[in-house]
Amino acid sequence: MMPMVYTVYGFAIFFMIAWIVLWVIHIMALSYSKWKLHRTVDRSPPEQPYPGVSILKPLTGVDPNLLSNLETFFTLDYPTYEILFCVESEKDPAVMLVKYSLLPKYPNVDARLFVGGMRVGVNPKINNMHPAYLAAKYPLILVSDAGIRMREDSLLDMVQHMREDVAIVHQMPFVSDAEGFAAVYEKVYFGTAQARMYMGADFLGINCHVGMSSLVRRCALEEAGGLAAFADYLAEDFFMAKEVLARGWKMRVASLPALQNCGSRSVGALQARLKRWARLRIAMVPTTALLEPLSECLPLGAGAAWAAGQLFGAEPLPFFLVHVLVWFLSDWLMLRSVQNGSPPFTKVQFLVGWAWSECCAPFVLATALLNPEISWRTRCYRLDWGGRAHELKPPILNTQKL
Ligand SMILES: CCCCCCCC/C=C\CCCCCCCC(=O)N[C@@H](CO[C@@H]1OC[C@@H](O)[C@H](O)[C@H]1O)[C@H](O)/C=C/CCCCCCCCCCCCC
Ligand SMILES: O=c1ccn([C@@H]2O[C@H](COP(=O)(O)OP(=O)(O)O)[C@@H](O)[C@H]2O)c(=O)[nH]1
Repeated sequence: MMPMVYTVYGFAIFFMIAWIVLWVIHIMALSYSKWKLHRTVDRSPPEQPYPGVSILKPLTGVDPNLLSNLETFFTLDYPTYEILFCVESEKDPAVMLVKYSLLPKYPNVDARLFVGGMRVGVNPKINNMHPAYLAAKYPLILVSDAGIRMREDSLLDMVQHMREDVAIVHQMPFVSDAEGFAAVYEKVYFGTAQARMYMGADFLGINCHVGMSSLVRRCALEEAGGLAAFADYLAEDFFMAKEVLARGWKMRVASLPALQNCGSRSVGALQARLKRWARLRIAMVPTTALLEPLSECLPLGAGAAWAAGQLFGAEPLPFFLVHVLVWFLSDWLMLRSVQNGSPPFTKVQFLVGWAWSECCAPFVLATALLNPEISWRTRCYRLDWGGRAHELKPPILNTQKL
């Protein structure tokens, strides 16, 4: 009987500790985001001229927002930069868009197109960017995914965080304003659950480098083996930061969050993306499979409510409901901080988006755990523990009758 009692108390204490830790993370992440994000960018002339930046833009296909997103790179308020567009296939419609719409429209901006990529490993984004990386002429490299939109001062903000001892400045993933439920879900997810863990991790010095908009010091990347050294991982961002930090460099989060603005938003596409990312995180750092459910409102609340009943004789249901209510209010404050004001939807829409996001989160994680394969754009992969990826060949259709 005694071992049973100890086991129950052991679990209850575990949930209570996780619950307290999460509330500390809430407070820490909220305070840190208020201090860190949306600072005014210093536009006074610098003592030393700003270094040149080579912007790598890996493109795959065209969506309705691509042209206007890419145009924001031509109007950056930054003295010296080049834009290197990368497209893997010459049949990709992005080639036409860059060649015939963008380059002729901005003849005074230093921009080039690289078609064909270079196979240096499994990661298709690295393969796509590699020729441009080799041709880049400036000491700072900005890797910027296709769906990213820039404010005029975004690059200046990032460069201002690149102090002498810093090798990576990354933008926290967030999204631009858009219409529809998928956009609300996206904004709520990136502005609450992900922002909390991202800000918390950065505050604690945990590697949380997300490579969708990341400025890298080229010499530090070269020290770590160059871009090609990370081509066997799909989460090249995480491993790049790990190697660069291991060499004594520092990493900083920029003050302006990354504005993802993909033109084909849908609930299914966001969930597929979150599943893919969760699989990557689980393969890279397997403890996340245990820690992440504990960082979510509903599973943690259920565990903590049960634990409070066991340890203190509290009523589990009221405990759970108060937990959810306070978490919801704290998430509203977090979203306002990341958005730098009110989000572009009503509080009722926030409630619906938040409830949907929190209810789906455990299922997204569970399906990521149960399905070992990853599909990314046109290809499928399997991951080893540790994060190395293998591409799965598309099934060969057997037309021969047996
Ligand atoms: C008691 C409870 C504790 C809870 C602990 C939770 C653990 C999570 C801690 C930090 C995580 C923050 C990370 C947020 C980013 C998530 C997004 C993501 O997964 N992105 C991956 C994929 O990105 C794309 O990949 C393809 C690339 O080409 C694109 O450009 C990318 O955008 C990305 O690879 C992930 C990077 C960071 C992963 C961090 C994992 C750290 C886990 C540490 C766990 C330690 C727990 C410490 C507890 C405080
Ligand atoms: O086969 C691929 C898949 C992706 N990408 C590029 O990698 C970046 C990130 O892709 P995606 O948005 O699909 O990744 P996510 O942010 O969802 O992880 C984008 O610029 C894509 O154009 C690429 O060049 N080739």
